Amino acid sequence: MSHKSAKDFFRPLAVGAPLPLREIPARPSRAIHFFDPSNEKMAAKIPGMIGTVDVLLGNLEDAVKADNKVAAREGLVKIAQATDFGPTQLWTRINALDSPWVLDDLTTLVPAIGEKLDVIMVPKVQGAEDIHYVDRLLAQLEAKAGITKPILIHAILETARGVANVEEICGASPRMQGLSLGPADLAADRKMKTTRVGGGHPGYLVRQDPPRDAEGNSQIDAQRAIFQQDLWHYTIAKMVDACATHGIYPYYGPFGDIADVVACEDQFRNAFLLGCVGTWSLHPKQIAIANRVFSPSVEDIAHARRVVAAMGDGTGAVMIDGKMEDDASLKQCLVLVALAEQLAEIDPELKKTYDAIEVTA
Ligand SMILES: CC(=O)SCCNC(=O)CCNC(=O)[C@H](O)C(C)(C)COP(=O)(O)OP(=O)(O)OC[C@H]1O[C@@H](n2cnc3c(N)ncnc32)[C@H](O)[C@@H]1OP(=O)(O)O
Ligand SMILES: O=CC(=O)O
Ligand SMILES: [Mg+2]
Repeated sequence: MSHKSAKDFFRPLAVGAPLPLREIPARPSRAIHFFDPSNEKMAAKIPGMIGTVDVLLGNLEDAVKADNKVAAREGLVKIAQATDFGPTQLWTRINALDSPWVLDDLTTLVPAIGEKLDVIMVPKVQGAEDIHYVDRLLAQLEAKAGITKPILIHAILETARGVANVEEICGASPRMQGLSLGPADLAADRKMKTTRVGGGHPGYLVRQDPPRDAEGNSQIDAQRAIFQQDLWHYTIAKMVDACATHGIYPYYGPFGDIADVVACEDQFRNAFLLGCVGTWSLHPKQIAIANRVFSPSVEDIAHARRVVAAMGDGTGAVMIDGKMEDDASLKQCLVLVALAEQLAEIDPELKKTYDAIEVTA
């Protein structure tokens, strides 16, 4: 945890910096869409994507060639200055804190586009000390540039130490907006033996018990069902608990098999069901998947509204379609109803869909 006392926690870290937020706004962020601002073809598509995606993220770290680091930083400044992002948030991913580029990333971006930047994603965070460093530096830069709203910090959970320290990372600063899983770097750092960027692995499985013959001997060579397991379940669950504890937001990360839209959707949905609010999109085709998966389904909202209507003041127990509903299941339903309301505010199509749902008795 931070060394600061409770009273100091919400004081600015530099004279003239904006006041830290007491609550992190629940802004829809189903897809955080990555683009390389040094790639002219990609960058040219960004203005046309506004309104179709919740977050556009100018990536400066991995996936940007070393020779293009300066062009990416300058490209992001140019795009941000020239563009009205409307309802779409603008985030960036800066280079790692031990890299030769990160200081220039921060000292360039904050004065140039600090008012437009909603969130800075910090990669390879190891512990609270990394967040404290960025926190103070941002406060100094915000004060110098006269920025009026605090820029929030999002950490990528992609080192073994970061996972071990996940609680202190979430609570390190009032700027903490959320965490994303970084399965590629995390796999490397933990010395896991998968070379995939996110997703499952056919070797990580549980096999059905062998049948037995009449004498009770195991038939280990018999045909047996196998059940592929999720390599990321433990980390995502740990991340979700840490984020919920600290009032910030958990996200899945990259799914590198761009062509496998089916497995991508499965991975996203597992994260949604476990409590994540969004995911990364690396390619335009992943945006629609994320928007679909991270928006509650019509069936879920229809059911949730029925429970809300039936539960009256929220106490007691009722039966709906043969199932018991009570205060706890009402709270589960309210999670979905609240999310649907937030999404309807920024997504007119979704609003029409949710408005058309009839609540049956
Ligand atoms: C482990 C991590 O750190 S993950 C995060 C870092 N990685 C990234 O940010 C990767 C971002 N994505 C990309 O670089 C690219 O999408 C790649 C390399 C995966 C695939 O690129 P391509 O082979 O060019 O994809 P493809 O040919 O299908 O692209 C189709 C069109 O979409 C454009 N496009 C591709 N990705 C993006 C994107 N992320 N944003 C906007 N436009 C894009 C292409 O420029 C192309 O445009 P065109 O039709 O005018 O030619
Ligand atoms: O940055 C993301 C990762 O998976 O590594
Ligand atoms: Mg990474």
